[in-house]
Amino acid sequence: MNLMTNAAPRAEVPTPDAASLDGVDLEYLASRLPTPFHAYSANAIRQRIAMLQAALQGLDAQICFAVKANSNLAILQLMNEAGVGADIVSGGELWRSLRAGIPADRIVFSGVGKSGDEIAEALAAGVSRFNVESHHELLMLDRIASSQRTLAHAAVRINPDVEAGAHEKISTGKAENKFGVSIAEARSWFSSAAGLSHVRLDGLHVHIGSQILELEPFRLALARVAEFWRELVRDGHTINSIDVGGGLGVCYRRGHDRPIEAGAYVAVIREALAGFEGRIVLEPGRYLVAEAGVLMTRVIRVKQGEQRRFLVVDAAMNDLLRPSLYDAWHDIVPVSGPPRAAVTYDIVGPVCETGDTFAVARELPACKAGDLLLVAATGAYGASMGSNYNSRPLLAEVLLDDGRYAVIRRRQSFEEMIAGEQPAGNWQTA
Ligand SMILES: Cc1ncc(COP(=O)(O)O)c(C=O)c1O
Ligand SMILES: N[C@@H](CCCC[NH3+])C(=O)O
Repeated sequence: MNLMTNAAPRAEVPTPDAASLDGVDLEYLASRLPTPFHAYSANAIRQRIAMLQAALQGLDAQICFAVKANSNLAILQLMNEAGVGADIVSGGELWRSLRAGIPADRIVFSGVGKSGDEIAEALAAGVSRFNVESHHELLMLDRIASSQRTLAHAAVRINPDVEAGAHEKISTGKAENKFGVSIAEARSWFSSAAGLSHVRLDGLHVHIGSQILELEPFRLALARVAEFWRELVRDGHTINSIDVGGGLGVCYRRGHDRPIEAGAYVAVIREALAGFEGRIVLEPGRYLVAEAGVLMTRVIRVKQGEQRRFLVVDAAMNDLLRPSLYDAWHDIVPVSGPPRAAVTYDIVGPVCETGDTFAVARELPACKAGDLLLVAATGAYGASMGSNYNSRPLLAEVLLDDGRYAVIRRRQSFEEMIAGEQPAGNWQTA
């Protein structure tokens, strides 16, 4: 079974069947590591990077991986080896990116809620650019840069009021969203930019949402940004960078989702930004890693309810939140076993929430306790959104590469899970 492609196969990703990934037999892997665990194909990630880099040839472009999609150090190292930088949204992501060896001049800092401490740390580390989302933040950046006697490079994040993304919770470019500022407000920042002593406001940024499967929203948003860039240049401003954000969607449901090809996406960027001679920054997250990852889980038991038949598996919403949070679809397949009749199941985890459901009324070959299942396309926003809910330890993560595997995060122990907690013995008078 082909897990990485849509009905029309796409050349850029490997086409493993459900029995193996990146040359590693998944039954064997699950005999070595207790389920559930996350596994990623290094080659699938490298190929995605290469596809995007090839499409960008001839442009002065820097890919900055959105670290939130998968923040494992080994994945960030892999990005760095391929020349990919980082798009970060917190001090923790800054720390991880630097720890993975990503040079600060390939790091951009996004996010509506950067704290003073985070800005100070990023400036001190030499982060190349701040994607600024409010006037308060701009003034804070100027103040902190001044106190460090350094110059910060800033881009204003435009909210282009464009509808995009697979779910309202992952749409970011509508006027009603918390992200970015209107073009009218951005215009006033540039008019008063001379008042900034330690910030060079010389960039534009836009990010309209995630899991976008159509070109039109990108085209619309970039047209608005490009029009603004031309206006600014006419008014005598210098724009050195345009950050087009992330958002490229992937295939979560074979035969249903039809992702945009990297070439077609970059053609839209080329067209919109024709004549722009500065640096173009891209912040893909999901596109680079989602389809390279799988969540391996075993059936604990089959439970016949009053009205529905449940497949209770050992992974849960704390290991992969997307289905519970966004009603997101992930293909789920048994890894092996003889052909057998299909049965309709609700696939649920052990967490004490009705929402701990991976799939409703899903047809699967009849399963029994102990069967190994694969949840596809979990490389993005899987482990990185993991939690300890129900006191379930964070999962192991494994990197697969040409028939080899390496544990890149071991499963959290119970001791590690409670690290930092202590009995309330040391009361302070307040
Ligand atoms: C500012 C910014 N850049 C990049 C991304 C990455 O998005 P995606 O994983 O959809 O490419 C996000 C998340 O939506 C984001 O908020
Ligand atoms: N976490 C989301 C996407 C949010 C992207 C970050 N702004 C998902 O799993 O689809």
